[in-house]
Amino acid sequence: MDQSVTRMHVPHSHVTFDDGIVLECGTTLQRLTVAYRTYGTLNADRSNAILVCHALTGDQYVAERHPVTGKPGWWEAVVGPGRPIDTDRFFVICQNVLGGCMGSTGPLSYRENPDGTQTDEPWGTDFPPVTIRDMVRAQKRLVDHLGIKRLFAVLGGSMGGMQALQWAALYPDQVFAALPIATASYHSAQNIAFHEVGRQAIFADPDWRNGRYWESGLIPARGLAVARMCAHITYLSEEALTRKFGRRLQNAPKDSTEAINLFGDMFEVESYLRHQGSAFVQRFDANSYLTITRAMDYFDLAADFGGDLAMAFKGARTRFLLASFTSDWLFPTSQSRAIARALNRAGANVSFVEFPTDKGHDAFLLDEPDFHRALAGFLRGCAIHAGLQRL
Ligand SMILES: CC(=O)SCCNC(=O)CCNC(=O)[C@H](O)C(C)(C)COP(=O)(O)OP(=O)(O)OC[C@H]1O[C@@H](n2cnc3c(N)ncnc32)[C@H](O)[C@@H]1OP(=O)(O)O
Ligand SMILES: N[C@@H](CCO)C(=O)O
Repeated sequence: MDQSVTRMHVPHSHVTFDDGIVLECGTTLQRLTVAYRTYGTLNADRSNAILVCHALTGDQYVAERHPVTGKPGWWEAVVGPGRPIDTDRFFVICQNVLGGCMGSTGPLSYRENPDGTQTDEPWGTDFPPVTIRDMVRAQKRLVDHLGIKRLFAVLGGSMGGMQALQWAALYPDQVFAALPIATASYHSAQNIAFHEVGRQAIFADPDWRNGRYWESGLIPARGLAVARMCAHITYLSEEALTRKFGRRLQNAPKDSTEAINLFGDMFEVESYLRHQGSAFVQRFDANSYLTITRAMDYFDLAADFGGDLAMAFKGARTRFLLASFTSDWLFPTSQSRAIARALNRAGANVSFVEFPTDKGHDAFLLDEPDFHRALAGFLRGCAIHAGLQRL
């Protein structure tokens, strides 16, 4: 497993705000860099913009080859010409979240001195804690910078859905439609627990070095890979794992350099998880993983409204489509149903759909034709209601 230090990705497109951002924790980042990608064309009145918010380990490369892995964009089936999010019609923006490791300000960025001058050392674990609301406020800086007064839609899956909900609560007049997908209005105790196991795996790695692993030139790849292996199980389902792997043993190639399983032959599912772990560490940074999992853990939208989620959306004019998947045990459909009830109580226009599938939480990333059709149909309907100007 390649343990060379994760270097800050030099993003294709980014903008730096020299007036920085004041975070919810009270810390001011003197400089804020947001890395982003866009797809499609902004219409004359800048009314056709859709902000796609990525999930925990996603990034801005939605619909193009990933510059580090060379793999297809994580939502190439959904975003593109003639796709459910049709870039012949809409202008799609995706930003690497604040705290991320693909070019936006985060733990890999060079830390600042109190006077704002930059050092030549990464923030590492000294990077201040960020929240989902901080991520959304950083996205708002980009949307304003692009001259967009109101987003036609904001959407995302999982942590991306948390951002979509936060957008609708924070900027209700700047969001015509919001599509929270496979998400929740707070991170559950079980989900926090799974994240904690992942964080502890990173801390237990001998190359962790209190997060200053750049000094040794080796990242805590084994710990980060185990964190990913654990998390990845939660993105799937028992049915999918049984269908894909069952109890089959892996015919490990004779020249396999992979540490042979000490307990005899390896199961295919073991080999698959090891692959997901080793592939992950090639494109993600351990300190970013700590920062972003923490942001998800702290997310509880109703907390600022005395626990009444409806109050977060009181008088909202945004149109909502809540989508969830029946086999998602990480963000169960009951969580989306609870959001729909709260939105109803707030008087919002809300549609709620749960899609039958055995693929688990990552279904929103996979080939789900009914979900894709619902997405396309909802956006077309909203375009009519919004009187969206044709390109
Ligand atoms: C939404 C966001 O913002 S985040 C999404 C960010 N992107 C990612 O997470 C990419 C990594 N994630 C994944 O691959 C996720 O599982 C998905 C949902 C994106 C893709 O799922 P699927 O298409 O079903 O692929 P699957 O999970 O089966 O993994 C296939 C990979 O496992 C490998 N594999 C399958 N079986 C085995 C095995 N027994 N041993 C080793 N490797 C195996 C395949 O060779 C393939 O490798 P590749 O990814 O290098 O091409
Ligand atoms: N598998 C996706 C979704 C997790 O919520 C990711 O890694 O971000």
